[in-house]
Amino acid sequence: MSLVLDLDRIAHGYGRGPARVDVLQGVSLRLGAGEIAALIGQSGAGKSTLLHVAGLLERPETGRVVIAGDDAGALSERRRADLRGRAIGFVYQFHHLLPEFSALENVVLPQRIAGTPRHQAEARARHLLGQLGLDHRLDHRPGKLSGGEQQRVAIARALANRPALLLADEPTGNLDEDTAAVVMDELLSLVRTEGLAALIATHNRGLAERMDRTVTLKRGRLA
Ligand SMILES: Nc1ncnc2c1ncn2[C@@H]1O[C@H](COP(=O)(O)OP(=O)(O)OP(=O)(O)O)[C@@H](O)[C@H]1O
Repeated sequence: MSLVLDLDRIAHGYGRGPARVDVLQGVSLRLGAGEIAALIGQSGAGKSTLLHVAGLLERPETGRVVIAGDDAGALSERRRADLRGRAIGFVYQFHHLLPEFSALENVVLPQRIAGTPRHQAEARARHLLGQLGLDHRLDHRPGKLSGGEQQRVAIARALANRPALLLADEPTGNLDEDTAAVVMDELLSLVRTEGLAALIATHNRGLAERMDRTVTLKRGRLA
């Protein structure tokens, strides 16, 4: 199994002096291709911080982040951004889709930016949106889609450039319980067929149980 995410003794916090908050205090985590882990922990435990560090959005104060064999600590900001764009897909609690573009275009665009020819990008977008049951919504703008449909488009967009790693922060946190379960199952099934590694933060233990493993952040460490 090839290692996609390798976090080694990550420590990270915010502020200085009396305002100092130590959030991550020696977090190590390895995820291989095809492996899906649920990230749980109380509010404020540091789940988003860990996802930001793993997603190369934030440099940890200490520790090593290796993504698909690339040691991110050794890279310039520009190369980190390249690696992030190439290897990592993100899904957030709110979709952050471009309101002026159709569902299809929202999934085509990141591929065009990465240099994929239009016909290829469109075929990939149609395939992903089709897998998520959105064949009949390709031309709709996000504002004309339901919350569940918007999140499905956000999922397709995150996977569009075939990342090795998917990071998701409460990807169904904004949906009602039934829709959340359906969308999460679709997300997991796509992640499995595409063979990615995924780290998915959720407050919902029922959803966490659908994944291969659960890692819990507690007092700055993973249990
Ligand atoms: N930019 C920042 N500056 C200062 N403190 C921060 C910053 N970002 C996060 N924190 C603090 O770090 C701690 C962890 O926050 P984080 O958002 O990672 O937790 P979380 O587990 O994702 O919480 P939630 O489940 O509520 O989203 C919190 O105490 C928070 O207040």
